[in-house]
Amino acid sequence: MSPPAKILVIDDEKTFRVVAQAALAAEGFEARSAASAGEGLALARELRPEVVVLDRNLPDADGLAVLERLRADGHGDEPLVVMATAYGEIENAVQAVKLGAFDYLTKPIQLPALVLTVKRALEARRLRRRADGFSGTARRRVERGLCLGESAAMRRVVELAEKVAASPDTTVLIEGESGTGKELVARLLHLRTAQRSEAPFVELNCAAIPETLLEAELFGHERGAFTDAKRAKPGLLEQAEGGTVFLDEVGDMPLATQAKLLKVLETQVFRRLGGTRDLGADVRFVSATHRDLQAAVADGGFRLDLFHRLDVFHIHIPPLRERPEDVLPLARFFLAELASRAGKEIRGLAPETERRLLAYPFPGNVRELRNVVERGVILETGDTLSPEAVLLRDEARPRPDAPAPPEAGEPPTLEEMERAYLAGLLDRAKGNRSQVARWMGVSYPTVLKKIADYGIDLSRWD
Ligand SMILES: Nc1ncnc2c1ncn2[C@@H]1O[C@H](COP(=O)(O)OP(=O)(O)OP(=O)(O)O)[C@@H](O)[C@H]1O
Repeated sequence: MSPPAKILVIDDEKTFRVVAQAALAAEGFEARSAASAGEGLALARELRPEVVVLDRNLPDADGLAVLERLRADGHGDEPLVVMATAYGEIENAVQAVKLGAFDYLTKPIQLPALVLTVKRALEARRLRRRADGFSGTARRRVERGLCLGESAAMRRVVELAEKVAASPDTTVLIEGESGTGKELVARLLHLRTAQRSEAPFVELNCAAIPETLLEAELFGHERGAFTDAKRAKPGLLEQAEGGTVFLDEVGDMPLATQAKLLKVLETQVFRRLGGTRDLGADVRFVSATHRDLQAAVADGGFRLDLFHRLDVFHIHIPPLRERPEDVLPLARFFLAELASRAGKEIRGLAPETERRLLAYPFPGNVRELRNVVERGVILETGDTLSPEAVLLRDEARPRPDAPAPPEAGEPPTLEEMERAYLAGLLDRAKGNRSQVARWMGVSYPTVLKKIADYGIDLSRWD
């Protein structure tokens, strides 16, 4: 028989420690406890527990800092952390899960819920380890991560990608709004291109880096090419040899770099910065843009000749709101993936959840849908994804326990006025809570507490 699983409870409340330890021991676990962050971290190092139940508010540290420490100390074998948060601190709980906590429980904690969550964490840990054992190939990973949707529009996208896969030198331009899956389609195209799929797929985001760095990344540089170039470095074109170079946000590429890239496309050779040797570029270029490149050409921000070179084969990915048939299949796909990763059994979408997802326009496209489902999986405690767990931007979001809206003609209550005042200030400060605290003349923690109490959603200022 394997030794009992080790569970560590870190909480400054003595009664809770004693009761929790007893309940966990009754389940056959080796349960230990600590009253502070310092004591807890020391014990975790010695004990190497599988699961830690961690209080968010400890006398000597913030639970989130302890969470990070536990993960950093784990060296790949870190415990799963169940965060205990105060009632009304849902935002904190969600933040904890985003920082890597396995799940959270709201205080006062019911012992059956504690035991159940600890068991789920142990099961998830076991499954994760098994999954780590068979590290799949890149192909399997991408294809498992894909659910291209059932709409005619997405079937057409796949068809086009498969067609162009047969021509390994043809440049491809993928155009679509942010979050529609352009990178995913580029990866799929790479994997389906028999002559290139064994070679690397390298990505360069042209929007994220300044011009000189962009060129150094793409072409590489010789030693001494510029002040910081202490040694020679091959660029992405060399690293991708034989494979695919994915130029994301190509519409943001500076004009000078555009001229150099055009030359590579025309001659299939290039030089490192500061280099004198011609190097061959045997790669397929796939570019992506969320901007209208033709309009950029008309404005003089993008070269027409380069546009023609990049846009030999064009794939347009429509926004999610134009292919509503894809919303539910994608939502179910993400739910299955994310719930199993969280070790939760959430079998499907509640009918009201489906209705709300279908009514929402998803300005952030598939990425936003995935985030909505991810957050829902974190919040859901039942076996279907309920509408309460699914928060959509800019929807009116009364909290379940919030007072009913006043009858027409009735003056607003003081609470309602304060909520509206706080929301207005947050809007003005673009979500900056310390600014709001200064304006209101209260402390920062007070603002946080009020935001949680009133259930104000901060994501619109992200
Ligand atoms: N059809 C799909 N199936 C599964 N996941 C998808 C699909 N489309 C998009 N996604 C997911 O949505 C997110 C955004 O996709 P991706 O990064 O490919 O979009 P993008 O169009 O390149 O975005 P951006 O323009 O912002 O770079 C990723 O997490 C991706 O895995």
